[in-house]
Amino acid sequence: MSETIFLLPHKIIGVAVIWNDQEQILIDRRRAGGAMGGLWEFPGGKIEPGETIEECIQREIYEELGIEIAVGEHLITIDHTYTELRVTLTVHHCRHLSGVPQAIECDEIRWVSLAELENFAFPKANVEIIAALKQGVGARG
Ligand SMILES: Nc1nc2c([nH]c(=O)n2[C@H]2C[C@H](O)[C@@H](COP(=O)(O)OP(=O)(O)OP(=O)(O)O)O2)c(=O)[nH]1
Ligand SMILES: [Mg+2]
Repeated sequence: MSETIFLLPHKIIGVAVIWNDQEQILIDRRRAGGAMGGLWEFPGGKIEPGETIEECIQREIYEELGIEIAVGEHLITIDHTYTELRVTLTVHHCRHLSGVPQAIECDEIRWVSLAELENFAFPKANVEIIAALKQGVGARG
């Protein structure tokens, strides 16, 4: 890896692994046509100035899905360099509190079990997140 990675845009992203009472996780499908379009992800988005990562996650989840969550334990932080951007994904376990998730800013949403995650195509950076989840790293939100 050369110094050219420092010329890439860098996005700092708060990411939520949202659990429901059936021990399912909420995933969403990125909009077709956009960056990484059609791939599935854990919901989340860019941190805003003055915000903690926990506040960012809570806000993004309300904006993107219209639900209330409790942000819990940190799971993992991933630094990943794609061809055209660098991302830092700070992932927390979260607990669904209220509201029915709506696909406000994505094409589709689904509750899935940990075992079912492998049936969905995720961005490259998610390989490590899913591995951490399977290893049971961190406590649940
Ligand atoms: N939310 C989320 N983003 C992920 C995951 N895996 C992964 O590589 N990413 C990447 C895709 C995007 O480059 C970036 C998230 O940025 P985004 O563009 O969706 O952020 P945002 O919702 O704040 O959107 P914007 O303000 O930039 O339009 O992180 C994941 O599991 N969840
Ligand atoms: Mg987003």
